[in-house]
Amino acid sequence: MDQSAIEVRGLSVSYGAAPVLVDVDLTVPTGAGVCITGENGIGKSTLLRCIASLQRPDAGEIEIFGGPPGSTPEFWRAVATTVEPPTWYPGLTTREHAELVCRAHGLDAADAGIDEALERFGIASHADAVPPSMSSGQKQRLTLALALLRPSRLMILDEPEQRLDPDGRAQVAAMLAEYRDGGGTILMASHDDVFAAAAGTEVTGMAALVAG
Ligand SMILES: Nc1ncnc2c1ncn2[C@@H]1O[C@H](COP(=O)(O)OP(=O)(O)OP(=O)(O)O)[C@@H](O)[C@H]1O
Repeated sequence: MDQSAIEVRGLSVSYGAAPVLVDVDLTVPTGAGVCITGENGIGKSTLLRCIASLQRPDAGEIEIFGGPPGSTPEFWRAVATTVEPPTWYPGLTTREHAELVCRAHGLDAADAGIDEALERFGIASHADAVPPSMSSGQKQRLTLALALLRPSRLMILDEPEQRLDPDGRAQVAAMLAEYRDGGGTILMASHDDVFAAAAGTEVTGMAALVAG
């Protein structure tokens, strides 16, 4: 049997006295796509941050491809995430950010398809601009382009459709569906069921994750 990409058991998180996640279970098989939905403040981002190792839970266990999240370079080679907003390097252009990401992941920047990726994400005309000069939707497109350019086995995305116009949503959803067709696993949170379906992910309400 294939190892799960994500196994979460009995996860609990409180902020002060306020419990946000209580005994949450989640399994995402390798190659699957799961989209978590639920009202504002129900704890989707908190769950994704814990799974991406960006937040320590109060209780519970998390395994990513059979190992603890965040503890090894292998984890970060396998996992691409946009759960935390990116930091832009001062003075580097959009294309230079893409080249940096490719080189950091052992890709030859000349062969990695950077121009095609910027074209597909509709930001080719901003290739020589610095990201802070771009609109919030253009920056979101760049963030997702960088996540998809680098090799990964698992993507963890928090509301990737945010700030995208309808064409952008459709393009990003199609690229996420392609990522899955290529064997990638996706865990995301979204408020857009149409986007989630177009990305080839199965929608699961947060409430269904509480161990019963
Ligand atoms: N750092 C924090 N300190 C205190 N409370 C927090 C913190 N982060 C989140 N919360 C609270 O935890 C709850 C869950 O927040 P979270 O961001 O995980 O929800 P969400 O489901 O992702 O919401 P949204 O749909 O609005 O993005 C909210 O009530 C929020 O106010």
